[in-house]
Amino acid sequence: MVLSDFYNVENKRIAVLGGGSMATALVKVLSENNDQIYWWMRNKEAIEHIRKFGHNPRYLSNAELNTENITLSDDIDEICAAADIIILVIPSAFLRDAIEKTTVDLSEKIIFSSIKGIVPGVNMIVGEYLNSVLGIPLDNIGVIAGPCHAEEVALERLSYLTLASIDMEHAYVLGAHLSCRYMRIQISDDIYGTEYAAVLKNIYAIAAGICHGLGYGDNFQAVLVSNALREMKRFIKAVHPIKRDIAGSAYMGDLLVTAYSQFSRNRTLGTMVGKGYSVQAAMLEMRMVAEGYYATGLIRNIKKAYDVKMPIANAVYKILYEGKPAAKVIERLSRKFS
Ligand SMILES: NC(=O)c1ccc[n+]([C@@H]2O[C@H](COP(=O)([O-])OP(=O)(O)OC[C@H]3O[C@@H](n4cnc5c(N)ncnc54)[C@H](O)[C@@H]3O)[C@@H](O)[C@H]2O)c1
Ligand SMILES: O=P(O)(O)OC[C@H](O)CO
Repeated sequence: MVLSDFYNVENKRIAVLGGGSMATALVKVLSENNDQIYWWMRNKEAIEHIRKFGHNPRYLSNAELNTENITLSDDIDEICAAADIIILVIPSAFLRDAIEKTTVDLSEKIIFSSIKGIVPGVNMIVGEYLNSVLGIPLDNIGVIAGPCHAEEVALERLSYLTLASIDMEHAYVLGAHLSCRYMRIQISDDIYGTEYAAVLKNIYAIAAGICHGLGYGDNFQAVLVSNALREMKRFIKAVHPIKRDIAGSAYMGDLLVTAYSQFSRNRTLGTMVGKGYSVQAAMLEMRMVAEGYYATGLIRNIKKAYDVKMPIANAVYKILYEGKPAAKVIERLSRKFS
């Protein structure tokens, strides 16, 4: 179901936590649609710059922000306290450091995560971490899934977000605040499947980049991506077996955008590794965070509990974490494809 118009939805106070590209993109949409948006980021200079010039100097700097409607602060308590709905857009590696500092009681808030990664230390997707570590009721947790590159939101190119929550009322309410001329909203109740799909597609985008960097062509990429989709389906079915259409845009759509887009951080990381950069050099050169690198290391811990074959994720692990030669690993992987 696509929702392009919402009526009679109660105004909620919305906060965005994070200062990177996707946080900036969401704030752009929200501040165009709503009178007051609350935005937390760590960087004081960036805050000053945004207040003065209406642009984030470090990420998505071409996006114009309606500062009249934005309350910015580097005080996470101030921003969380002000909000009914909190959107998390902090890379998973840094989430705990930020959110565990807040003294605000989060259990009454509605929390949506746009993070596509696994929380280190606890080896959980964000929804599970919010529920079992921070004690947020499952009904108050939601997922913002793609396919949606922040860069295209900044360019106001028509994009779709899938909002997933068990209490679907929350997804409808946030959808009302996010829906606009260039942003359409789809609603789902699959909070586990959409989140795991978002984590896995990053690993497969790294694989696509590695193959591209090694010189494999479109024919091979198509086979890689279709095998990746089957691997994703197997894994999600094992972890949370409900009826879902894996060809939906939050699953296959997000895999396609990240595996093929020029904007993809994860594909870019893979391409550099395929071309011969060390992982460390590639990560240093990219100013952005490729979540798939961390997920490749952490998904193995989650996978142990399930009997699922994941040859592509294993191959990426061998290349990124064991330093195995990419050309050899991919050649072996290619023999497993059908
Ligand atoms: N970029 C997109 O198009 C997009 C789309 C959907 C979801 N996401 C998700 O949003 C989350 C944020 O990604 P992004 O692409 O907006 O980030 P980004 O790569 O644009 O920016 C990196 C962010 O990480 C922060 N950061 C870097 N080092 C840090 C540290 N040591 N401690 C705390 N914070 C640090 C930076 O301040 C910045 O906010 C990720 O989970 C990503 O998967 C991104
Ligand atoms: O394509 P990436 O690797 O930049 O990831 C960004 C988003 O997850 C796309 O939906």
